[in-house]
Amino acid sequence: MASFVSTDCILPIGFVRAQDGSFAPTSILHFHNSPKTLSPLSFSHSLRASEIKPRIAVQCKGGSSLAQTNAVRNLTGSVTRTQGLRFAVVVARFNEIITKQLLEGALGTFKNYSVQDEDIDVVWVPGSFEIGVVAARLGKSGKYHAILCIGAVIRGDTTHYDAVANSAASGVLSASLNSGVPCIFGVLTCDNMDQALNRAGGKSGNKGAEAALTAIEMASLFEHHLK
Ligand SMILES: Nc1c(NC[C@H](O)[C@H](O)[C@H](O)CO)[nH]c(=O)[nH]c1=O
Ligand SMILES: CC(=O)[C@@H](O)COP(=O)(O)O
Repeated sequence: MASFVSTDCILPIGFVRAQDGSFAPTSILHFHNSPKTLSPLSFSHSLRASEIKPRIAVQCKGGSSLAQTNAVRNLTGSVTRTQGLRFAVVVARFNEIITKQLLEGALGTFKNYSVQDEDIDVVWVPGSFEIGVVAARLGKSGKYHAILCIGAVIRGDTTHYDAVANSAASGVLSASLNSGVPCIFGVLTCDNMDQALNRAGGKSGNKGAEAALTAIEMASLFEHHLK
C-alpha cells in the first residue's frame, strides 16, 4: 500500500547531523498532497513513506516526526452539494438560435441539481469574442463560485472563424486564471450549422447542459476543498 506524508510537511533533505543529534537542513522540500514518487532531488512532491531513509527526519506541523499516512486523499467536487453556490452564465447572442438552446440546457441542469434561480445570473454579450472580458469581470467580482461561458462559433467563408474561436477559448481560460474562479468553456466551435444544432439539444446532446454540470463540480471543488 502506497503511503505518503500528509500535506504541509516540509522534508529537510541534505542535512548534517549535529553533535547533539539534531538535524540541520541544508535544503527544503515543501510537500503538497499530490501522491507522486519522489526522485532523489525532486521538489514539491509527496514522499512515499517507504522511501524515507532512516537518516531523514520529517518535520510536520504539530511537531510530529516521521508522520505517515496510509490514506491518499482524493479531492473531488460534488454535484449534489449545490446549496449556496452562485453561478454566472455569459451567453453570446451571435447564432442565438443555437445559444438559446445551450442556455436552456444549462438552466435545466442547474434546476435538476437544485441550484436556486436566485443564485444564477445570465449576462448576454454580442458574440463569443466578448465572452472572455465579461467572464473575467464577473470572476473578479467575488460574487460567483463559477462562470459558465456559452457561445456558438460557426465557420464561414473566411478565416474569421479561427480568430473568434481561438480568442473565445483563450479568453475564457485567461478569465479563469486571472480571477481564480473556474470559468467553464461551453462554446461550440463548428464547421456548419448542423453540427451546432446536433450539440444544442440534437442527437449529440446539449453541450450547454454538460458544461453546467462541469460548472457545478468545479464550484464545489473550489468551495468545499480548495479554500
Ligand atoms: N462569427 C461569429 C461571431 N462573430 C462575432 C464576434 O464574436 C465578435 O462579436 C465580433 O468580432 C466583434 O468583436 N461570434 C460568435 O459567437 N459566433 C460566430 O460564429
Ligand atoms: C465565425 C465567424 O466569424 C464567421 O461566422 C463569419 O463568417 P465569414 O467567415 O463568412 O465572414
